[in-house]
Amino acid sequence: MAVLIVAGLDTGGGAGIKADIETVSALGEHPLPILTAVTYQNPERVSGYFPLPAEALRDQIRAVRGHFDIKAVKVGMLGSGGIAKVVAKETEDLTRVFDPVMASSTGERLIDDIGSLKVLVKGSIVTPNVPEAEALSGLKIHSLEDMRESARIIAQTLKAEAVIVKGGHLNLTDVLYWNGEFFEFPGERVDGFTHGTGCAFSSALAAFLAKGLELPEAVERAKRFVEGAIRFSKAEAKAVNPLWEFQRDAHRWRAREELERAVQELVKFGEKLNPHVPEVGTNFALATALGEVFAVKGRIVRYGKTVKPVGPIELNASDHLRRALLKMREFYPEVRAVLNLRYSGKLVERAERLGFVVSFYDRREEPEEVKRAERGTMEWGIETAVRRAGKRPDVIYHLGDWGKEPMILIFGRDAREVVERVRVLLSPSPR
Ligand SMILES: Cc1ncc(COP(=O)(O)OP(=O)(O)O)c(N)n1
Ligand SMILES: Cc1ncsc1CCOP(=O)(O)O
Repeated sequence: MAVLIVAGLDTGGGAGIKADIETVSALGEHPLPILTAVTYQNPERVSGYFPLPAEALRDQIRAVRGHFDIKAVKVGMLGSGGIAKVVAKETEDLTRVFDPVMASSTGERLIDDIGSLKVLVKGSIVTPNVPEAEALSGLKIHSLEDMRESARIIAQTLKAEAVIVKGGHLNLTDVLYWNGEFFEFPGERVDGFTHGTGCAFSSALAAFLAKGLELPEAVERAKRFVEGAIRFSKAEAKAVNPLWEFQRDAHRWRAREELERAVQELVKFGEKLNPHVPEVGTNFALATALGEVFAVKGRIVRYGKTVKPVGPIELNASDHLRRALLKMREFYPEVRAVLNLRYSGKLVERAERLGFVVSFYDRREEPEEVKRAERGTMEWGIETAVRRAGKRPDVIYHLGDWGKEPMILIFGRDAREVVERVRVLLSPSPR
């Protein structure tokens, strides 16, 4: 089903028409992209924008209106009051979701005449964030009650079809006012980049409406879609990732395969590896590009004279190595794999002789507040070792503490690199 997208270009590739096209495509509908303006933008700032002539908007919309069966329209950045008027007129008979973009999240204005947005509010399902709702309703918003009141004012005074005030800036709850009724959509705190969330939310809502969902159900689905887009956001663009679902599944598939093969290779080291498996067992963890971590369920244990993985490769099958890897990736995102071995001075010496970057942490130096917290030792240790090395460490060890076995962690940019590192570490030194 076709969804008309009226929006501006973000040259940083995080928000705007590109995020809308990805969202509508990811949700299985056909995007019809109508460009309003070109912005000169990167994740840090918008240095300017060039709105197209209003007639260019009219002609773009007319080119597709007669040809496609348009089920919904999403309107984002307009750029000029002239464009706002033309878009309002050319789309007035369509189910229209309007994200009243006034400024970028970095603070720069994206429309010459804020008052002109009101022509598009009329008849639209409007999706303002808190500052936009304040500007449209003239009400300061501090609470859920204010959000409701602001939604009601926008619907009644500006004749919106429905209003969704998004609480991302306030309390994570979105409030929908529709047909004289209020609906609430609580959200969960999700870590990740949020640039482009308004664009992804409004285009997801348009796509779900195009599928024929009722408004409250479409809002719920759009909200969950955006939570995923933040959770799997794109570090490079510092923005949401509307393609998260496809990418997540593809990355999961590849990572599982990669780790399965690497574990098979590792197990071939059998008798040589056996004495280096710690009492708690060895695990082998691999992160996907989106930061999910696979490992061996039940770890790899000593088995007679050789070694054996206890269970299959699974997502989140590791706790310690997962946290070590994610911490390392905050400094060096190219590091994707890690494995632990029993500490031995000889192995550390050999790693140094082989030219690996070796660093360490001393659990006795762990600050009291980190010790007291239920979790955090691993994160503190990796950060300490990374800072001590001053460059990307290949190997990090610690000498243990009361009840904690000393350990060596071997990192790599992929699972094969870790296996290769283990292989050379376990090979007899050439004379
Ligand atoms: C071209 C363009 N369109 C829209 C925006 C606004 O996006 P952003 O600043 O990320 O705000 P939210 O999408 O999070 O509401 C933009 N910056 N550029
Ligand atoms: C106990 C322990 N400490 C550092 S690595 C390790 C073993 C692997 O643990 P996990 O399977 O939780 O990653």
